[in-house]
This record gives sequence, structure tokens and C-alpha cells, in this order.
Amino acid sequence: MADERFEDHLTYPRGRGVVPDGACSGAAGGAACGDLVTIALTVAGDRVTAAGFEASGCGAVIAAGSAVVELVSGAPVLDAARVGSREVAAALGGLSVGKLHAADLASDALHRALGAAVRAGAAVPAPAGAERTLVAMSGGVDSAVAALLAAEGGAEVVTVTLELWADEDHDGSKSCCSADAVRGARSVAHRMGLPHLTLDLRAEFRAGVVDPWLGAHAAGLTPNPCVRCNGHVRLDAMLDYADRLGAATLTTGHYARKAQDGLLRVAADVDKDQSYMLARLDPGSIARLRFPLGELTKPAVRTLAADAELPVAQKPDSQDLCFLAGTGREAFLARHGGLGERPGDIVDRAGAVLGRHRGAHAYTVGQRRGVVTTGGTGEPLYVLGTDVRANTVTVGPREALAVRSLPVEDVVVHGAPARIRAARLRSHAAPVAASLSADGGELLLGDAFAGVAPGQLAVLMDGDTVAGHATISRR
Ligand SMILES: Nc1ncnc2c1ncn2[C@@H]1O[C@H](COP(=O)(O)OP(=O)(O)OP(=O)(O)O)[C@@H](O)[C@H]1O
Repeated sequence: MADERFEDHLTYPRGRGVVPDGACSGAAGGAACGDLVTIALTVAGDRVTAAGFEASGCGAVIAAGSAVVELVSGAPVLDAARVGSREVAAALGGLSVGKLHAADLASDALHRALGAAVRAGAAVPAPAGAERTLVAMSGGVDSAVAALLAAEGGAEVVTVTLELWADEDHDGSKSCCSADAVRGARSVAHRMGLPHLTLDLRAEFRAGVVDPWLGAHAAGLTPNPCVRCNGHVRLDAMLDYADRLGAATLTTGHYARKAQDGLLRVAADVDKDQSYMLARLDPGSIARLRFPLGELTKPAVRTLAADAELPVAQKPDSQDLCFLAGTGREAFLARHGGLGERPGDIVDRAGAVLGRHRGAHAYTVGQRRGVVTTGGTGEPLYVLGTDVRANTVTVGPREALAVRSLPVEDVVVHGAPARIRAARLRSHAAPVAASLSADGGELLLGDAFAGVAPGQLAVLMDGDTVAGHATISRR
């Protein structure tokens, strides 16, 4: 026997078929499971002013859509942001395991609509005398602990998760039954008692990160998509969102610190340091960022998470680029960039053919894997350069990779160029002594460095402060 609250919502659904004027909508579900729910709502100031829904499929989805409308109509935005599957199920008097799916879908749809409405028009002031911070939650342990530390530090915490990528034709994320990173992050935030919002940045991410990454591969360069993402796409968008939500600061789980002069500084745990990824942020953005993990090691972060009984305490670290999850790099390049297999010659420095490759766009300077393993001498061979037009990959011994200077472009230095004393030439490479040439077009290295790839970011250092950046160009 279903609970009478469930029956009531099913018999008298609240706001069914209602689409308030100027509403933002969010949908969840689809053909794969036969259930579909759409929530439409408007936000003005700090409140949800009107809401409605439409649903098709099983009765539980209709009841869940109706419960969402009742829960959020007229509610403060940050109360609506606390509504998740658990609250929806509770409003229906509890749901059996088989029907919980309906509460998941209705809250997914709610959060898509709410996230868009907040972006479009919310103005949620911070409470008088309190510092509100927006915490960027990925659903992993680092950002969960960042939220914990921000709250313990006295800030009033609101959380946000960005929806960045869905490869709808391939990895099944269109299916409402697939594991959903955003839903996971929301559930972590809600378990911590924090309001959570979803920001759909799929279009910006595709245009600002994935397309340039594909374009750089097509041009034979080695791009840094995480640098672009942090520098141009996600942090900018979250700072705008913070403004809407009355949050003066944005807190993230990055391992980085801030120097006395307000610039970025390498994290205390140099193995986890992510200042390279953040290096293109402008000082104005850095001023609003908070990095509570900057002085911590990863094991210490996991201990804090375990002590606070956060469900993600042992969640494994993410690997590789987020949009490659579930698919290989070459398969992704072929499917999304039209960069399929294009066999060509592997040559030595004299042009003698040593073997075949699968497409010059798939190789990067310094790479050894996927290259003929030995030359005539039995020495391992490395990629020295690629030519996507001729479709050749040139290989040679490791010594041939070493350079003492390299051309750079798009150089930005915060302060006098003479302050640059070192550079990091790959995301996890140790700094090498370096200075900028007088015309700023070259980095002069104190020691030889092997594996400099055109397209990569050179992060310019003054001690452990990130004092600028440049892009490594082709000679
Ligand atoms: N999809 C996202 N939405 C909101 N914030 C995000 C998202 N992905 C990453 N971040 C923020 O950027 C930080 C660094 O991201 P990165 O991808 O390096 O995650 P990570 O080191 O695996 O961290 P975590 O353990 O929190 O997943 C995260 O700690 C989080 O604050």
C-alpha cells in the first residue's frame, strides 16, 4: 500500500502542465528507462517564485515531480538547493527501492532548472555579517574536505557542481540510469547539510576546452586542456555564479597556495601541486579564490575526510582528462575531431624510414610509447617532432630531445620580466632554471631539458611563486 501522501500527489499533482512565464526548465530521464520528468521554475531575487512540472512514465515519477513543485514553490533559493532525492522521497512518505529512481530523476530535473534560473536572474544576498563562500564540488574527496574546512573556518558554504561533458552517443550518460557525477556531488553536499547547485557548462566546455584541444591535435601541437578549463572556462563561470549567490569568494579543492603579493604559489605537497593548472588565472580572479588544501598532504586530506565520516574519504583520485573517462584518447580524437587512423612513416633525423605510425596527430614530443622501440643500435627511441602535414613522426635518442632554449609566445609576466628565474615546462615537471630573453621571445634554460612540446604551457616562476606564463611555440 502506497503512503497517502504518495496517493495524494498522484491524484492531485501540483503544477502539472504548468510552465511559469520566463521559466527555466530542466529534464531528466529519457527513452532508455521510459520515465521522463521536466521541472520548470522561475527565480526572482533570492526566491523560487513559481514552479510546474510535466512527467511521463510510471506513477512514481508523476508523484515525485509534484512533490518537487510543492517543496520548492515560494522557497528561498538556498532551501530549494537543499532538496535532493531523500527529501523528495520523504515528502512522498518514503519510497521503495524500486521507486527511488523517480525521486532521483525529479531532483535531477529540479537542479538543472534551478541552476539555470539562478544563472539567469538570481540575486541572493549573503546574510549580514557573514562571509559566504561558493565551494566548487566535484564529488571527490578534495573538494569535500575543502567545503568542510571552509565551514569550520566560519564561512557560510554554498556548493556548486559543473556539468561539463556528456558524450551522449557513446558512453550512455544520456541514460537516466547511468552513474552521474553531478548527482554524486549533490549527494555528498547534501549529506554534509550544504545547499548544492548545478551549473550546466557543457556548451562552454565544448567550445572553450574540447574544440581547442581537438584543433591543437589537428595542428600537431600538445595542448593543456586543464589549463584552458581552469583559466578560461570553469573558474570564470563559477566566479560569476558566486556573484549571483552573494559569495565574495570561491573555494576549491586544488592543491595550491597564495603568495604574499596575492599571486599563486606552489602547494606545500609538491607532488600534488596544481598551480601549473591554475597558472593562467589573472590576479583579479586569484584574489577571490580560497585553497584550503594548500598546506596539506593528500593523506592528511583523506584522514580529515575519514574523521568527518565523509562517504568519499577513500574515493580514488581522478586520472587523465575528465572528458576521456570511459574512452581512449585516440578513439576520442577520431570520434569527435575526425582525427582517425592515418598511417604514416616514422623516420630518423636523416629521413630514413624506421617504421609506421597511426597518425602524426596522436604523438607528442618526448613520447616513447607507441614508437618503434629500438633503432639499429638497440637504443630506445623518442619522438623528436611531428609534422602533421607530411604525416611524419621523427624519432631519435633521448639526448637529441635536450634543448637549452625554446621559443615562446603569448608571454604574460606579473611584474618585471627579470623576476623570472625558473620555468615549469610540463604539468608535473620539476622547475628548471630559466630566464626570458631580452625580446621576450625565448626562454633561456640554465640546464638542458628533454621533452619540450610545442603547445604546452611554460609556467614562469619566481621562487615558488607563479609569476607568469607563456606558450611554447614551434621553432
Ligand atoms: N565538475 C566540477 N564542478 C565543480 N568543481 C569542480 C569540478 N571538477 C573539479 N572541480 C574543482 O576543481 C578542483 C580540482 O579539480 P580536479 O579535477 O583536479 O579534481 P581532484 O583533484 O580530483 O579533486 P576532487 O578530489 O575534489 O575531485 C576540485 O577539487 C573542485 O574544487
